Amino acid sequence: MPKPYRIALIAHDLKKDDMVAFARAHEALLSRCEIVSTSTTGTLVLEACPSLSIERVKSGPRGGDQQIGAMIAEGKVQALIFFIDPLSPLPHDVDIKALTRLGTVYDIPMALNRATAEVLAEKLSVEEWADEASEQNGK
Ligand SMILES: O=C(CO)COP(=O)(O)O
Repeated sequence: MPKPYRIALIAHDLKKDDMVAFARAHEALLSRCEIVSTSTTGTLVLEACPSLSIERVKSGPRGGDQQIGAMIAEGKVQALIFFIDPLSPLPHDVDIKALTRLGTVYDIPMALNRATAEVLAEKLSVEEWADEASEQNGK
């Protein structure tokens, strides 16, 4: 895992419990990354995982998705974990589409549900383990 590795964590309201559970399960890994979050998601994750340091931008409907999209375009976010609610109409649907579009344009790992986020976390853990091993071997 290249350092600093900055991950964006975002969840819609009906998926926030899932995001909190994901963050709790991977707190050790996430604490070694820089985290950026939309406002409400970041606040809930921080309450559950006080060891994390989380930069919080605006709430999604107030421009937070666009702020994180801009970070992706500037190369400041290396992975997006965004638990989307596919069953509710949301007022900022265009912002959500713009954000996931930029994740595709800039070809960053982008997990839009818990199952994919678990695969990504596993991959990052293995990469980090490999980094540590090569550091210990002086490589
Ligand atoms: O709406 C969001 C993403 O589209 C998330 O915003 P909050 O984390 O502030 O709820």
